[in-house]
Amino acid sequence: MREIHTDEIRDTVARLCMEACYYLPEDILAGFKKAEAKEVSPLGKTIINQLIENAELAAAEHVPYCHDTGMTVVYAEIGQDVHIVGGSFSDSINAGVRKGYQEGFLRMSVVGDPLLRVNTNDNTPAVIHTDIVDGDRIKFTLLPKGGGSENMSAMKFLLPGEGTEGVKKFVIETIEAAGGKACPPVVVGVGIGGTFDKVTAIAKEAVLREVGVHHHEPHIAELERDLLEAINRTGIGPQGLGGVSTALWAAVETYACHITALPVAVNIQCHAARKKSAVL
Ligand SMILES: O=C(O)C[C@H](O)C(=O)O
Repeated sequence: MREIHTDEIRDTVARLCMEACYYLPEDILAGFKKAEAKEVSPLGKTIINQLIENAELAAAEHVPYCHDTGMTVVYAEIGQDVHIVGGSFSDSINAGVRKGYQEGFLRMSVVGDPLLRVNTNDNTPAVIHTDIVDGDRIKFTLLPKGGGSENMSAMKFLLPGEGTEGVKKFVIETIEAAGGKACPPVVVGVGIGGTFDKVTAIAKEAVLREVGVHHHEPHIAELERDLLEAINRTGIGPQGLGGVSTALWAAVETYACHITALPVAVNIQCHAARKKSAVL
């Protein structure tokens, strides 16, 4: 057993909140550069160059890349040989979010009750996903999820017979309905299979996959290629103003499902595709 103190968890989460919001990941920056080179619309090229400049300024000045610093989604892969000491695990994550958002001057974007809509003023609570894994470490991955692109995400139960073509149709319909509202160029995470809850969870996990890395199953990798091509053929383009760079990447995650079902979820991630990990 290895002891990990909740103070260490709080401080790590606080650091990840700030770093995720200030520094856009390398794979996303590389995706911008690749998209800019391919973009045929002059306005689209200008927009992507502005996004690159914005990312460079945010990193240099340690300020958020986007005013929407998101609702904090935290993935914790907890080694089964870890003993957490000092208090409650989820309280320490929320304490980290509070500290990170207050000390980092990040916008507080969370209301405590979805209908009464009073801001909690510290960006808590986080959405916390835990997984028990081998080992004596905890890996945290933090995803500050922006509201605009999350609002344009969607889930549907297809008939099993609709198959791959049905999946493609639903993904494209979702992307077309989102248009410029999801702040393209986006990263598209697609979940296929599982249950009502599982399919949306794996769609969000797909958003975290490194841009440029395909699924290990060849038929799913082929679907990812087809989806990216079809999404970029919609003409939506950077910020919805036309062009061929609607998505930087499309990643698909799958799970087993019931014989009667073909659930599909599309989680859209705006160009502020922030993610940051740390291991304790
Ligand atoms: O939350 C916001 O400030 C805006 C939102 O992220 C958006 O995409 O429009």
